[in-house]
Parts: sequence; structure tokens; C-alpha cells
Amino acid sequence: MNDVMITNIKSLILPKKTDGPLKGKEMDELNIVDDAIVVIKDGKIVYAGAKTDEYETKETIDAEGKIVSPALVEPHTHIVHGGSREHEMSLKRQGVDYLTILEQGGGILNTVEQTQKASFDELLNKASVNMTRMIQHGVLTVESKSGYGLDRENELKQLKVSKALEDKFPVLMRHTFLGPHAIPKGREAEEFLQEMTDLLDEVKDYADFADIFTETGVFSVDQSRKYMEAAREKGFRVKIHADEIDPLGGLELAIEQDAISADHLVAASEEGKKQLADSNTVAVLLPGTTFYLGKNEFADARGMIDQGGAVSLATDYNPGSCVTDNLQMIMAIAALKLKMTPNEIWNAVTVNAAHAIDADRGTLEPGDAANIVVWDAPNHEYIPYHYGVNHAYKVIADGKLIFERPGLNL
Ligand SMILES: N=CN[C@@H](CCC(=O)O)C(=O)O
Ligand SMILES: [Zn+2]
Repeated sequence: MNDVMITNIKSLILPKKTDGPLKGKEMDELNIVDDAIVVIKDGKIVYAGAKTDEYETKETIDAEGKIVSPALVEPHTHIVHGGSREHEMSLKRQGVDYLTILEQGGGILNTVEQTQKASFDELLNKASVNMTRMIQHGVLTVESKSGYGLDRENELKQLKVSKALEDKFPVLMRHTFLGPHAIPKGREAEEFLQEMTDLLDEVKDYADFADIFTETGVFSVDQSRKYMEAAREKGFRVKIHADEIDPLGGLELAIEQDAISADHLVAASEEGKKQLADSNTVAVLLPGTTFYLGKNEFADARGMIDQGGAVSLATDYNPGSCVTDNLQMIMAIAALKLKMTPNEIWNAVTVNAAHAIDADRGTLEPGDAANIVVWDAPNHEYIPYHYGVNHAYKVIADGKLIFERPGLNL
């Protein structure tokens, strides 16, 4: 006897399971089955498809005629950090830009100070609030970066908090070492980068990927290449914060280094975008950051997809450049500003996001984890359309109903 059947599903969204990410035109293909059921046993999918009488289960979860999809995958966050930076909004209003704030010792370095001061428990409690909200918004797989410690003790503290989050919540996580995220005040780039490179052996026990912020005033392409080569030699797959503000050639470097993802890419070159199609690298676009930094030019998702590349989407949740943990909001910005189609967007936040962090998630094939969301929406196009609110109605983790949207108590 199976355990659970999800019944009364108006439409079931079924992204395609493939060995690599969906690229180019494939990104616009999405299987949607009307009048469907999902059958679950031991937390895994037994069947997801058209309604049939073939299965018996001990329990049912009523989808109430709503739409159902795999839980979303969030492939780029800075969820573990101390404090907040609301004061930067006034600076931005006065015209001080992101890199100038960083150059003056604020921005990332402000959060570094607050993260260094915070205890393990303080960081865990704070990140737990955001993780709860992410889950309530339909996310059950989360990538989490360090990078606000900038020394051995505090980078390890951040990574250990990240691991503790995974133990505390029914989520699958990937943990990324981002030691070279900024240059501490009074330090010299090369010498600090060497210190972070020397930490790679030790952080290997806690981190799945090694990441770096390649940007004007932070790390150059040459410095980043050196770090990525060292990380790869130690067995890491690499990631990069590339071409976020200035076009430095970070995307080309990512492809050269066989990075699992290249993230941001607002200022990526035409050459880099072209090379994406023949690479193993997923472009993780973060349009919430472009919006929050008040820029008018967004990453050229159309150029990347239309030339055959693989694109994913993430919040980039962090206290400075994108203060939202709502991935549905990013789906809306992707529709409006990246001109991505609804099918491309759904693939970008499920299968392609999973490939960007090497997680077997985002699909509902037999044997997959039964991580599922019932959405209070008439169809899959509705979620990017009705923006800024939470459409997740029921969230099911490993076959267990863990969140139901509360109503009003009138
Ligand atoms: N740009 C670099 N790192 C983060 C921002 C971190 C911060 O501002 O605190 C990002 O991905 O946007
Ligand atoms: Zn980031």
C-alpha cells in the first residue's frame, strides 16, 4: 500500500529530467498534465501523471482543484549573515552606488563586521526565519554561501551554521565557500586571496563549491583564475559572481574553468553569452538584484537562451543587494524584465536551478523526492503574473504536508 495520494489536481507541472540543464529552445518545453494525481511512498514519487484508479493509499492530500509542481530550487543565496543594512537605502537615494559604498568600508564589509560579532546561535536563529519563509514560499532546496566571515574562524562559523540549517529543516542544501567575497580593510588583495585559497583544504568538509566575487575593486579575472584553478585541483566545482556591474570577462572565465554556474552576468560580453551554449555552465541570473540596485539594464536572458545557453534564476537573498527571500517575486521580475516565457521561468527555478547546484531535485519522476507545492493559482502563468505575494498553498516535503496557508480567523 502506498502512503499518500495528492488528488484533485487541476494541472500538474512536470519539468523534464535530463542529464544536463535544459538549454536554448528546450527551456520553453514544459509538460503540463490536466486532471492529475501524485502517488507517494516512503517520501518518494511512485507516480505523477494523469488521474488513474490504479493506486491505493493510506492518506490523501486534496489539491482542491489547484495546480501542483515540484518544489522550487533556490540556487544562490547569502542566507547566513548578521545584521541588516537598511541605512544603505538613504545612501543610494543620495546617488552613492554599490561599489562606492563597499570602497568606503560599508556594504559587504558592514555585514562582515556584524557576522563576525554574531554567535553561532544568533546566526542560526536569524537564518531560520528566512529559511522558514523560503519554505512557505515553496522552496525546498537551497544553496547557501559563506563570504561574510573573511577569516578562518568566521568563514567556518558561517558554513557550520549553513550545515545546521540543513539539519533543522526538511530541505536539501548545497554549501558554498565564498571566502574571496571582499577584501578586508587594510589588507592587500593578493595576500588575502592566498589566505582564502589556503583555507580550501579545511573548508572541503563543509562546502560543496568554491565561489569568488570577480569585480572592479574586488578580485580581478587573473586573481580569480588562480583561485579557481587551486579550488579545482582540490576537487571543488567552482562558481563565480561574474560581470555583475562591470564587463570584466567573468563569464568567459567561468566557461574556461568549467564552472558549474556563473552568476549575475548583467554586464556579460556578447562573446561570453555565445560560448555558454557549448559549455557545462549554467547562467544563474539574479534580476531581483538588478532591480534592488536601481539599474535599468538587466541580464540578457533572451540573448543567452536564444543562442542555446542554459539559464536559471535565484533570489541572491542577502542584506545589501537583494533583500527578498521570495523566489516567486524573482519569477515575476524575470517575466517582466528578462522577457523570459512562463515555461522558461518554471524550468529555470526547478530543473536548471537543480543543475546549477548539482542537486537531484526539480522533477517528479518515480523515485524522486516527493517535494511538492500546491499553488493557489488557476494556471502556471499566473504565478509570475500576480507579483509580490505568496501563491504557495500547501508545501509537501518528502511526502509530508509541512505548510498550509492559513486563512483569516473571522
Ligand atoms: N555581489 C556580491 N555579493 C552579493 C552581495 C552581497 C552584499 O551586498 O552583501 C551579491 O551576490 O549580490
Ligand atoms: Zn551573491
